[in-house]
Amino acid sequence: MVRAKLCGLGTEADVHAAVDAGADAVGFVTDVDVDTPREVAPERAATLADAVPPFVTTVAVTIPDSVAAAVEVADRVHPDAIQIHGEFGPEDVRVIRERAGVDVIVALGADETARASELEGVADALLVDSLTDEDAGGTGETHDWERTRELRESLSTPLVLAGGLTPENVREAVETVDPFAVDVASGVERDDEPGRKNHDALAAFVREARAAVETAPAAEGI
Ligand SMILES: O=C(O)c1ccccc1NCC(=O)[C@H](O)[C@H](O)COP(=O)(O)O
Repeated sequence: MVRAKLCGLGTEADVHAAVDAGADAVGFVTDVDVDTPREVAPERAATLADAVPPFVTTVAVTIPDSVAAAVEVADRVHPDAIQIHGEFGPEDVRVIRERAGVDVIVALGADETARASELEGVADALLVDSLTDEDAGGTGETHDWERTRELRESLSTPLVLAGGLTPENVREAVETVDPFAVDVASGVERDDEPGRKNHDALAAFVREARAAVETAPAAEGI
């Protein structure tokens, strides 16, 4: 069953709606040096994350300018996992994971297949996204899902598919890529208030993702 991360939450109401929609993970964008309607201060992210019930993974999403900055975000937000954007290598990820004591998800551009291989077995998950030149997400742009499926087939590290997903296209995306999880931010937002989530769209996204016909054979023996 594909998992769903609902990202860029900024209010208690949106957090509750994401949990009610069945999110497996919720993301809080914080300490990013780009213009986005989804950013919240680390302390706000910590308050929102603290409101999330058990069995829903909290993710601090950030563009740190150093390993130390990544660890600091984790120390301030207290998430279950941190999602880092930027040019971090395997040793950086190891150090962040050890010092922060949280899972580390590395965001990669859809064309960064070499980096994916380097991070194989080091990152806890690889989030393959349509990123900007500043390594930012939230673009609302899709990428070549066939290529990402090929990447997923080459990896044992869980692959999270992101970039331009919506309730309307997520089923096709899951059936094409067969990712460990899908992730969405702008594709489930209100038209009249960027950054605020459309609660019906949150529920539809999770429902459509889970309705996808799974292509991978069920794990044997468990
Ligand atoms: O969402 C943002 O505005 C953002 C800004 C800077 C760094 C990361 C950001 N989002 C990261 C995410 O995990 C998004 O959910 C992902 O990029 C997908 O976004 P979208 O294409 O809008 O669904």
